[in-house]
Amino acid sequence: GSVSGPKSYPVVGALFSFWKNRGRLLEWYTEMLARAPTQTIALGRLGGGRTVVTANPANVEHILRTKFENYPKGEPFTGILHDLLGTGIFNVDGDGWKLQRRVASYQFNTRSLRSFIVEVVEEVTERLLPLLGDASRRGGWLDLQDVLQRFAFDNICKVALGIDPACLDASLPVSEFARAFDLATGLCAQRAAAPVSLVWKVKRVLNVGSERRLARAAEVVHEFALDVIRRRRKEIAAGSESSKKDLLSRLMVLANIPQFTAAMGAGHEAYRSEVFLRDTIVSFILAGRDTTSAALTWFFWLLSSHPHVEHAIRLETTRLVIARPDGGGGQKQDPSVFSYEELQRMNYLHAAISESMRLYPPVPFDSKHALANDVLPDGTFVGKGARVTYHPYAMGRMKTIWGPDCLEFKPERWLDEKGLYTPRNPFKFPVFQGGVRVCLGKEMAFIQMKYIAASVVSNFKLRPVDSNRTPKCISCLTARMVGGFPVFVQTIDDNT
Ligand code: HEM
Repeated sequence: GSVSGPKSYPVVGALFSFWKNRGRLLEWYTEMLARAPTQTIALGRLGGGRTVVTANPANVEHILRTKFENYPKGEPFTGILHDLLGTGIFNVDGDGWKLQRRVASYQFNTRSLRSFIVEVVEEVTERLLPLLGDASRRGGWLDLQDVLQRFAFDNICKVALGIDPACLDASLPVSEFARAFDLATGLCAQRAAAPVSLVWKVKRVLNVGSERRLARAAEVVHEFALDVIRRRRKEIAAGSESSKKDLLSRLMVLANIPQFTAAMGAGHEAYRSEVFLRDTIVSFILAGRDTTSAALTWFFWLLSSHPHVEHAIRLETTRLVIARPDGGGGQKQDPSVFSYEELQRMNYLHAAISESMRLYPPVPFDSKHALANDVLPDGTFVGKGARVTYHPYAMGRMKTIWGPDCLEFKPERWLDEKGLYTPRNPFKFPVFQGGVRVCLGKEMAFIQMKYIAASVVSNFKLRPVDSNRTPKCISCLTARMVGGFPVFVQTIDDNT
């Protein structure tokens, strides 16, 4: 079971080591990749498969851009999420993906969507801040990871569906939809973590245990999405919802524009189908839910041990608020409401969030499967069918990429001498992937993350309940803080 390549581990040895390190897999890969001559290793897998894992930017560019066509996600990946995502954009290769990518690209990064995103995040933040205020008055703690997950779910459902599941409202029971979505993604993550897929595949055929629960949860999610689609279709036909700005309404309205359907060519009939819309939307919700909440959880944890960074963010935000044209008070001086232009000017905050995602990328690693034999730029041989994994978590911790201070949290490394944010080569920092299939929601994610970070930091201080604990990061498709992130909340006034 061993493979040729710069650093290769036989299957038995790798399995033993895997088992020993099962509680710290991200670190285990990081250590192996740092030691390997070209930051690339090859592992044998049970059942004869092979995995090449790389933290080498030239290899990453090769997989994600130069030879993109040879490295689709592949069935071993899409099979894991298929029962939930169907053939939604996140989970499909080839022509099916191309069509959805073109459709979705019409939607993302338009000016009108951008202002809708700011509108939504403002509304949801308005509900989050009282929750923190309440915790500070009670003097008790709350699990910030859980709160941020609920925040992100409300937020992405409003953006994608125009529906508010109100998960942040503790007085309401969690909606069946939210519960089913959570359960379904958790069970898919369990599938992904299984060393051999045969076990869940057999359970699926027999429809027992976790597979039975997954099937039921996916059905609830699908029925909910279809119900929203059918109602929206009627509303649009009746002309009553033409002003809706969410992604679903935009997609449905596009279908009525002749220039658009002509540009879509033969695919446009499929595009009109309910299942196509359902799958597209469920993919958006999955992509936008746990990613931003994971990023923010680790960001706030890093801030709690780097008060000078927290202070610098507060200063940047305060300066922007003071500089507003109307110095007369009221809404204009509200340090929890920001415009898109103000968010754009928050260079330091942008740097701090990027730096936090360098150390704790929301998607710690991601895999493709080779269609044909190939050789990576560093000389590693990749056989047909092999899994090739790029590892943003390890890459953020490579001296070869970031220098000897790679383990330190230093937002300044992202700023030029004028204090302006400078983006990095995406193949050295593939946190949003990069190349042909780069994340579509990157700009949306930054708007949301900067908004909530600026609002929370200018109103509150968050302190870990256990300040001696270094939390453990595990990957359940997205990064999770083991045990949540219990924090005490203080208002800024309490501290001054
Ligand atoms: C910090 C937040 C985020 C991070 C780190 C992130 C990261 C990623 C990564 C690594 C991928 C590639 C996954 C793969 O191909 O296996 C991806 C794809 C994608 N992301 Fe994001 N994402 C974030 C937020 C969002 C948001 C808010 C949305 C909004 C809906 C979004 C929409 C998408 C979509 C639609 C894709 C699929 C693109 C395609 O396959 O063509 N993402 N993202």
